[in-house]
Amino acid sequence: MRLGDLVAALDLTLDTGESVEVTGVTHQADWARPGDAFVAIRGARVDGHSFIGQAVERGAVAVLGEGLPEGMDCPVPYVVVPAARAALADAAAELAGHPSRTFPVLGITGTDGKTTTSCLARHLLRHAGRRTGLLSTVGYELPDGVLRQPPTHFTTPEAPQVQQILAEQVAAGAEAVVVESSSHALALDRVRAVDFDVAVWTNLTGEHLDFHGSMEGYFADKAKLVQRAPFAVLNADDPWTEQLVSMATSHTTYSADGADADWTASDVVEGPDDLRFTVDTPDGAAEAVLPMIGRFNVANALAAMAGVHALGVDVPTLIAGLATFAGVPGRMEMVERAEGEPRVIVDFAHTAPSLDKALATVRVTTAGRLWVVLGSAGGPRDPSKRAPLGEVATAMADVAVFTEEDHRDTPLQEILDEMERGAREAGRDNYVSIGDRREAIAYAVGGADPADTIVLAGKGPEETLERDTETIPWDELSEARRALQVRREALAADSADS
Ligand SMILES: CC(=O)N[C@H]1[C@@H](OP(=O)(O)OP(=O)(O)OC[C@H]2O[C@@H](n3ccc(=O)[nH]c3=O)[C@H](O)[C@@H]2O)O[C@H](CO)[C@@H](O)[C@@H]1O[C@H](C)C(=O)N[C@@H](C)C(=O)N[C@H](CCC(=O)O)C(=O)O
Ligand SMILES: Nc1ncnc2c1ncn2[C@@H]1O[C@H](COP(=O)(O)OP(=O)(O)OP(=O)(O)O)[C@@H](O)[C@H]1O
Repeated sequence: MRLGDLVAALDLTLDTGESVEVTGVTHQADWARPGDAFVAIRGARVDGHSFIGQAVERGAVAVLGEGLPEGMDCPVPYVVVPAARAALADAAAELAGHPSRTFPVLGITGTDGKTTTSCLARHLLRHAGRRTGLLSTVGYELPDGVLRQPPTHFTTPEAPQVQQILAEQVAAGAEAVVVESSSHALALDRVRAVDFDVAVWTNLTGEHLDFHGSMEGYFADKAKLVQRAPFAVLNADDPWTEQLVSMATSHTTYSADGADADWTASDVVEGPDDLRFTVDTPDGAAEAVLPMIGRFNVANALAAMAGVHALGVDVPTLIAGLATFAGVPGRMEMVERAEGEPRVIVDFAHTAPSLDKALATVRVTTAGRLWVVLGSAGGPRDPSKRAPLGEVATAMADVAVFTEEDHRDTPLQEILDEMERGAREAGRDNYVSIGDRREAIAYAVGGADPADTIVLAGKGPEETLERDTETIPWDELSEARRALQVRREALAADSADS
């Protein structure tokens, strides 16, 4: 596409370089390919303008930015844009041919439950016979169902990757795409040029406040999804929904907690390996079985059902689809165990509110003691989460084992101290800190009785553990299996001795 045409499509003007051919766009100089436009973003850490030389050396043919710094020359045409991230998103969509206009797009946001709800929605659409794609924390799937990993690990990558994945969905014949949209993505315009048809809201609790500044800022960023889509699915149990209702063009509501809503669940029975409930919908009532544990998954199921219903799938098909959902790796995932062994669950809860809900729901089907093994991330991650996690863990479990969880360059002891402080200040001492995560898991699994449940929280399906400056391979499920095996051997040795 000619630079002149690209600039005109973005409603901008150009001094020189009208006929330069642009074939792609990037914000990251060392990813630039010949023919790319480089968007120089003034970031929170560095100014992208300082990488113009590198981008041009790699073949960038134009630069878009909010203004060249004094005294800096640009060897290729420079286009002044009012907002660099918006320009990145708009240019990426233009160059990709606006793929999201080809199929309905279901966007999902919220603090907790985004990935589960996204995977559920993708499953329900496929069950209804729609060729469906997915972009989510777990990776992205074309309609063939094969999970692929984008080159960088994001819930929602930067706009050029989002648009490229959507273009791949078009090429693969997608008839619908589910896009999990993080608050960072909404704040940083990564999904600005995605044409959402339905926005699904799970909930909003305190997270990422270091980035968004305040709960109001966090809300405002997430609310963009609801403002952008013509139809919204809102959670009547979430206090922020009152404000969202006035921002939505049109909407439906759901409630798993007895609020007045269009989609509700009642008579919820939490079994050891499934959830059963009555769903009331605008099209009548039905009995649902969802092969997942975790009461909050009832809310996720309602959100997914209402979102997919808005795309034209009827209630009986939705109910039949729920019953065949295989779950989401690392989210309330049960580790296989032998008769007489404690139940071990791998879960991704890493905020105090989601941990609270995870432990409360597991407690319902635990006859013995409830254990939790958890840490809190360091590095650039929000430090204000740590004490509340310690408080919730000790309030909800019988024994809490504090350990490492991607502490990065933050001293691990600093994080453990904060978690312990949260517990102590709430008057509790039912915790122990064991820095090495493998040892912490072995301690809990080794100490548990057959009627006990151990929740391994926070790592879920992640494949690495970031320890100081090291990134080591990690697989929480294998660690759980290993700990069960060690327990088995220890018990066998004990009985041989006696
Ligand atoms: C907090 C956050 O999201 N930051 C994002 C933001 O970084 P920034 O503003 O600090 O950018 P910067 O490092 O100052 O760089 C400025 C510009 O120079 C460019 N640059 C920079 C260095 C270089 O060598 N070459 C170069 O071209 C950068 O691409 C950027 O365009 O813009 C960058 C690209 O423009 C993103 O890569 C970066 O994501 C960082 C790496 C990140 O870790 N983000 C996480 C927190 C995130 O987005 N997570 C959410 C999920 C959160 C959740 O729900 O758990 C997600 O969607 O994955
Ligand atoms: N609706 C919900 N409300 C509260 N907690 C939930 C809900 N759904 C899931 N959780 C908890 O949050 C954890 C993460 O779930 P999920 O991955 O679906 O959420 P997410 O919003 O995608 O999280 P993240 O953005 O951190 O990946 C689960 O393991 C579970 O413990």
